[in-house]
Amino acid sequence: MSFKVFVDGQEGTTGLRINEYLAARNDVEVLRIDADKRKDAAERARLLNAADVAFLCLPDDASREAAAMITNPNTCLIDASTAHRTVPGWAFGLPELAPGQRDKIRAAKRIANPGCHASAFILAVRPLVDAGLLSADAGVTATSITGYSGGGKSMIAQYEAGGDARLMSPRPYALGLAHKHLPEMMAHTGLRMAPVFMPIVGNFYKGLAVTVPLHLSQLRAGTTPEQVQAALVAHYAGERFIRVMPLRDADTLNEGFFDVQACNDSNRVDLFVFGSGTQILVMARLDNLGKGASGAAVQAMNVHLGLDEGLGL
Ligand SMILES: NC(=O)C1=CN([C@@H]2O[C@H](COP(=O)(O)OP(=O)(O)OC[C@H]3O[C@@H](n4cnc5c(N)ncnc54)[C@H](OP(=O)(O)O)[C@@H]3O)[C@@H](O)[C@H]2O)C=CC1
Ligand SMILES: CC(=O)N[C@@H](CCC(=O)OP(=O)(O)O)C(=O)O
Repeated sequence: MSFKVFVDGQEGTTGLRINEYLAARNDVEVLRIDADKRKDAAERARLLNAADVAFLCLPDDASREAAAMITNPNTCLIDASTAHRTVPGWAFGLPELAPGQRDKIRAAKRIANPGCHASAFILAVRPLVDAGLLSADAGVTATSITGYSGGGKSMIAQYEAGGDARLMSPRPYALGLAHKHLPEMMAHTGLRMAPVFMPIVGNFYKGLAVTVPLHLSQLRAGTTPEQVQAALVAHYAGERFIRVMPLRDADTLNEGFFDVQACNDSNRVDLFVFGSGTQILVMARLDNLGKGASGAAVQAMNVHLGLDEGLGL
């Protein structure tokens, strides 16, 4: 059995990466749009409706447009954009989120995949909320260090053009404290207050790590770093793409430094708890184009179609 797949936005950063994943597979037939018709609404609509699964690798507005073009009840959309991540009727494409999430992805014809920062944040925080260690009313903060491919073609071009000394050093952004991932971070962790979130983009292509610093006093009374790490281990037991590292994992550090690129070219997420005295850092690392986008989209397709979840990843 071969499934028909269309990638709307096939020439973009996430679309190209999805096509690389799919190229090695013989169980999917990729429907290609002619280069000169990439933005032709009628041709996109035809291919979207001809597909069993269509990936939307588009800016938010174009994703909303694509969703409105579907008339075939068989087509399953997997949207990589921010457009539908907290919209009712769309399943959140993160199978490891909680028990039952895979069933939702299997049953849904509309799947919204998480943002790259949001994936890491949610995977780090959700188990602590579910285990009752972190109150849904807690006020948390997070930083994210990301490679520039997270900004898509235009940011890649900016960095790769060279000649701008300002791009050589890491650049904090979203300082208006309204990053577009905040709504999904809240909706899918259960946190009632938006985290104070500062992403930082650096002069490297890909790789991302979100850090959530916590005072143990912010957690349930008496919580230890060991219990935080154990909650992550328990939540992700049996998850093939999630690796919970030992508490204060010294092996992970290279002479004391953390490598944000160590999950690159994989669909893996590594989770860490570092702790000393009354403070801990919970960290999640992933490839923003792997589990942060294209790998996650292919994984969601595998789950939806009832295939081996790791196929092609
Ligand atoms: N890069 C990343 O790490 C991640 C990205 N995402 C999200 O995935 C989506 C795609 O991102 P990314 O691939 O990085 O972005 P890119 O800018 O690299 O690619 C977007 C593609 O969409 C095309 N496009 C724009 N408008 C239309 C339209 N109306 N019809 C058809 N095609 C159109 C663009 O065409 P053209 O080539 O002409 O510009 C481009 O090829 C975005 O919503 C992004 O936020 C999600 C997680 C991580
Ligand atoms: C470096 C950089 O700019 N990264 C992007 C996140 C990429 C991503 O996850 O985008 P979507 O939410 O649109 O899917 C940002 O912070 O806006």
